[in-house]
Amino acid sequence: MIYTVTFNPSLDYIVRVPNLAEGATNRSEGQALYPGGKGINVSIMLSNLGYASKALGFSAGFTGREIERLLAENGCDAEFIPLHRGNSRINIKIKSGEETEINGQGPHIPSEALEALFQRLDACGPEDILVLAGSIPNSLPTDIYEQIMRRLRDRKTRIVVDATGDLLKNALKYHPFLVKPNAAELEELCGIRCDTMDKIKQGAIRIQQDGALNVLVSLGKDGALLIDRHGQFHTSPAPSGILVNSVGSGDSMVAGFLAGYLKEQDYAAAFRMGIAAGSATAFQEWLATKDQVLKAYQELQPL
Ligand SMILES: Nc1ncnc2c1ncn2[C@@H]1O[C@H](COP(=O)(O)OP(=O)(O)O)[C@@H](O)[C@H]1O
Ligand SMILES: O=P(O)(O)OC[C@H]1O[C@](O)(COP(=O)(O)O)[C@@H](O)[C@@H]1O
Repeated sequence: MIYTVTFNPSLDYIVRVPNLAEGATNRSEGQALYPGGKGINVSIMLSNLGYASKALGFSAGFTGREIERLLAENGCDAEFIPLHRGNSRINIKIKSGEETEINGQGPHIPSEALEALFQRLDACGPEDILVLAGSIPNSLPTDIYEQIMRRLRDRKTRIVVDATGDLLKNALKYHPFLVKPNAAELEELCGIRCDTMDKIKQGAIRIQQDGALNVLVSLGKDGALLIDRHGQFHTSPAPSGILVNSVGSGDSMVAGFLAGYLKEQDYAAAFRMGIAAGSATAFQEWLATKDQVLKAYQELQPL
């Protein structure tokens, strides 16, 4: 089974404002509300690609109930631990020429709820994949992913970590199967200015030396780079298309990589499926369908 964990689920409120003016009353041209949060998006995308997963996480208040309702509506199997205070966050994504995001802080997770998650994860075994993705409420310590990995270290579960800063850095020594920083996150992680392909390669090598098995660096419209666990580099530009909404592209890439890997047991195939899924989502209002991903896959340059 693939499990995803989202400590900080969200309702993503996408609002289109043609000419955003700071300090003025702006009127939107259109808006939409989607369930969000990195693990949740990975689960929905996996389901779109035909792979079952269980989305684990925490849910609070009316926003939490709406996230769960939207997940059920999208055929996503979710098992959230209820929090009895506060509300799951609403993340605001303003589309106005550029994309501007305001991601909220999540509600406090008390120790009993955390323990309930830990016990749920104790079921993980060697056949399972666990995706730990996204930010955490600021009341939790930044070694929380590390704590989970330490607890599961003898179980041979393949663990994917998609996070930023210390949350990711602390997890590397437990040898995550996959990490997926974007260029800015890679810079923060390895302290190298990643403004050329050579420097991005150097940065990825450093993250691998720190413990990650596969390092997939997403580069937005410029595609991606992977150094796989055998030390082989893979690079590809993104397929061309019109950017509609890039929210969820990184998460789609993680889901695509896993789907490609599970299908072919091959990192080149996983990489290509990752890029196709990421870009297909960037070209849609929301997460791409399987047909849209396969179309993007066919448009990738031949190996
Ligand atoms: N404007 C774009 N055009 C084409 N593909 C894109 C675009 N933005 C994102 N993607 C695709 O989605 C992947 C992940 O996007 P990226 O923005 O790098 O991730 P994140 O959202 O995690 O920062 C990219 O590697 C690329 O394949
Ligand atoms: O947990 P974080 O880091 O605040 O990120 C949460 C946000 O990222 C997303 O998961 C999208 O992430 P990507 O664009 O990287 O795929 C949104 O759905 C959500 O609002």
